[in-house]
Amino acid sequence: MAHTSEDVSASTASVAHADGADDAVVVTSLQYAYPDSPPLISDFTLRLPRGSRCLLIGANGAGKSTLLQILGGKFMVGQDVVRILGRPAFHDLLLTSSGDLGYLGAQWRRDVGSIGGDVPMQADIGAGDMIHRVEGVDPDRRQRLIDLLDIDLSWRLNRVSDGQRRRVQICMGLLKPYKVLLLDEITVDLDVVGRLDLLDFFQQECDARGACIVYATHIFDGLESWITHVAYVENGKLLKGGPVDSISELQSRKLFPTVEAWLRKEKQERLQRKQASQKAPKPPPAKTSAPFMPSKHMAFYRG
Ligand SMILES: Nc1ncnc2c1ncn2[C@@H]1O[C@H](COP(=O)(O)OP(=O)(O)OP(=O)(O)O)[C@@H](O)[C@H]1O
Repeated sequence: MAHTSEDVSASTASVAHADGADDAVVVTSLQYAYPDSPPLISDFTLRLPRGSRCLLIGANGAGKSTLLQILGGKFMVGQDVVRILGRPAFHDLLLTSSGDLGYLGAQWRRDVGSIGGDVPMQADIGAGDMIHRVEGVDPDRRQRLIDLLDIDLSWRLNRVSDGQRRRVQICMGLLKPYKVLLLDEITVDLDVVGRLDLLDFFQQECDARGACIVYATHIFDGLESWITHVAYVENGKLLKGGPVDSISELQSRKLFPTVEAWLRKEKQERLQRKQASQKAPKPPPAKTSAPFMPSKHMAFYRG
């Protein structure tokens, strides 16, 4: 069973912060459907304190990317439904423009350096030019990221490997210090050392600055001791959620076999449902289809 927001907050003591929000992420009874599509996310409640690192787990199509985009303020939901640092994710434009809320995800991967303006990531431009064009960056932080990601500033972005290009893109996405960071499978192209060093960097950011990270990934290497919270989503529902030490299966078994068991059970049940529905007699075709009615949580996309 999913923890309620009360369960989770009771087990994670938070300290008061200057901006008045004790929690980094609070989602309350979120419902969501894409236009012209059936409901995807239903009754989703989750609370993440400052300093937490939450692994967002789920099978393909479970709704992880959608959730991250909602948390990132890209889809319109009610003002009280998704609060980031105590502010409404979609309605408070300052959250993202100030850099307090960062999102490195699918949209970001396809397009451009998110902070670097309108330069395509495959243009004939130097990595150094790209990274240095971002204004208002602490030079020590910039150098630390360049070293951490092992970036050669003379790389031309149209002549590097996918992993090298991704390093430059990640560097640009992290130049400004965020308070909440949403990561959607951004480390797939990185080699083992690059990925582990980046995880270390994130951990330091959470421990030192109280940053909160929500990370959706199918790659679990190095995550066992990295995560503080888990959110396991099946078909848009939170099946298990909260601090790692509140998830009973994770006390007796390691992360990977636990998640494998969850997903295998889910797949088995999905197959059984499919077989049962194939055997069931088909209902007569409907005479008319219901008109499309937008709900109050329906999507309005901010790219
Ligand atoms: N723009 C869209 N319009 C309608 N349906 C969508 C849209 N984007 C995603 N979906 C549907 O929403 C469901 C959840 O997709 P989502 O990308 O959030 O899943 P995911 O858990 O991130 O999957 P994966 O692990 O494969 O990345 C899928 O069934 C998908 O087809």
